[in-house]
Amino acid sequence: MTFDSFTLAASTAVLADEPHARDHADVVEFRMDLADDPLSQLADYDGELPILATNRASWEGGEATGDESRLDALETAAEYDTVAAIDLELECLLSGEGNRVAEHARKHDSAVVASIHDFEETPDENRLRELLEQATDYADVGKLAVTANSRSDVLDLLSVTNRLTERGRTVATMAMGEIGRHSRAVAPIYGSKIGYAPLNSADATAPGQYDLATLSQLVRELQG
Ligand SMILES: O=C1C[C@@](O)(C(=O)O)C[C@@H](O)[C@@H]1O
Repeated sequence: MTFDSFTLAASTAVLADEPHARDHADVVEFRMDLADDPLSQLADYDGELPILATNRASWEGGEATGDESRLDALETAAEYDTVAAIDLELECLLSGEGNRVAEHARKHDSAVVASIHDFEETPDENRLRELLEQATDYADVGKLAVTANSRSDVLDLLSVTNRLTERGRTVATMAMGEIGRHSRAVAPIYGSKIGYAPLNSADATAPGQYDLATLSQLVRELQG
């Protein structure tokens, strides 16, 4: 996967739900950390949409514990032809721990998304830029999900998204929570290359997500 145009990911812990996502999504984000028996689900998968595999660490807002085994599982996931991309926290690329997984994924033709989450706030614009530059230095896509506490936080995020996109970096950005919710629909206009949405709002994987059909429609209408 190249992520050179906007890609809508249906986030789920149940790969058997993929047929319900086909009409709206380009890819399934498989949240392995939230799933029952994720490696068996991957082995049994015969859906049409490619998979973006995420095994989110508990220290980054997910439910996966045990860093070695978490990364091992992600490495195994990358071996499946159906897995077109994997997600790794920027933190574990910076520490070096995740490098073996990124290399293994690339060997198996999987793209790498480097993620950063801030569940408290939106850092200032310089820091946003620095984080996304680091993430895009290490990975095919740099993804930054922050928490907006004001409208101007959202403007900062959109501005950095626009600037880095103009400079040829591949970024995905979104502001979590209520205040920044509209960023999920608007950020693609400024260059954000991945949006995430659950099939049903009740299964949201982050604060403020729209359900898949809604985000798909909003993005489509805004992009004209
Ligand atoms: O990192 C992301 C982005 C996300 O946190 C969001 O805000 O939509 C949702 C997660 O499932 C995904 O792994």
